[in-house]
Amino acid sequence: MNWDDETDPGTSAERLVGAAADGEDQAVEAALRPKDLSEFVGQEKVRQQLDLVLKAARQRGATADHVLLSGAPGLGKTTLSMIIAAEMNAPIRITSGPAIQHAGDLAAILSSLQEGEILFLDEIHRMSRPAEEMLYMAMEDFRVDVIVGKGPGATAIPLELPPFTLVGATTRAGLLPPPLRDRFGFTAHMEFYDPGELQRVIHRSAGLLDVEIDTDGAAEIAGRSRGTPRIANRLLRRVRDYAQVRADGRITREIAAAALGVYEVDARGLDRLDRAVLEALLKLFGGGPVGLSTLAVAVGEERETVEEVAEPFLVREGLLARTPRGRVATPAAWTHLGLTPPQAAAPGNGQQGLFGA
Ligand SMILES: Nc1ncnc2c1ncn2[C@@H]1O[C@H](COP(=O)(O)OP(=O)(O)OP(=O)(O)O)[C@@H](O)[C@H]1O
Repeated sequence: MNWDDETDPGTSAERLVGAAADGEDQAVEAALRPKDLSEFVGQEKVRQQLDLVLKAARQRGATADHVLLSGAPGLGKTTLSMIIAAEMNAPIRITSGPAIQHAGDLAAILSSLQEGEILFLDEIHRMSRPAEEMLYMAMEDFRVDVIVGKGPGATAIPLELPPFTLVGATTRAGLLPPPLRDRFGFTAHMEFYDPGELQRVIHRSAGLLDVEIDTDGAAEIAGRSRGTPRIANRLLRRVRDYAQVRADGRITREIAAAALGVYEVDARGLDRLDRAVLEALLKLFGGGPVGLSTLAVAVGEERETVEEVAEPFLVREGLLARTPRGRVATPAAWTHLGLTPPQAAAPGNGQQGLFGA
């Protein structure tokens, strides 16, 4: 799945339920990040496997194998990389694929690493080709060839690197060239969190933020958090504001529901845009199939906004399907909006596909 669908910086980052980090998230996330594996909620398999990898490396007194973390934004990839550094008692350097456009940028970072240091490379799939090729050798042999000069007189000067651990993160594991993927000793795929796990994230964050919340209040926020801890933490902060201004500061189910009603995040985590798309599909086009362009005009949004910002979550929730003939609502979409589907059209009446393409 293309998780980048949900990361469009111009749109989803501004939404309360967008998975990409906004400015406020960045400011508070440091305080909410779990510091070691035991504090990291959920992702049991990944945690167990990583625990083994790190313990074994520690016992051998070696640097850990390179680690690739894949999964949607906001699921904890950056957090895990910091935990790896903490568990290995090693410093961490953080950079990202788009920041490394030239092989020289990468050479400068690699040559300044300390022995055992963790290099966290976010969005590793967005690194330039020459940098990527330099990384192959660095990962395998802890060596890079620095090219000095240009044209026929250019020479490659080999540079030895201290052993380090690369932690690569990507929302698009499928885009990584196989030679790069193969150089990671351990690959972990991060899944969306279930509501119980999100409740634990919310209780933990509430404790750190010194907010009183009961079990039902946490469950209400968890159900609207789209399987993503970053969104859970953001909704918690908005509910905290509401509880403080409109009530006694304590978060209950009623307070959480009322607060998120103000922000138009519904019981299943859909926001105004998601619901507008579904409503148009159901009310104007009888549930489809309808073409993407037509649907976009109906909700007054760009095609790309509907396709890249609203649809991925609706598809994931089983509310909308993308078919060759156009977008189609599922029975769950009718139920979610409290509407009754029209009678099935009689076969052969020529109505099918009226709104397609
Ligand atoms: N398993 C978890 N337990 C508790 N909190 C978590 C967990 N995973 C993520 N979080 C919280 O969610 C926030 C976002 O996590 P993080 O920045 O690690 O996500 P990410 O996958 O790196 O996102 P991006 O791809 O956008 O960089 C952090 O503040 C962290 O506190």
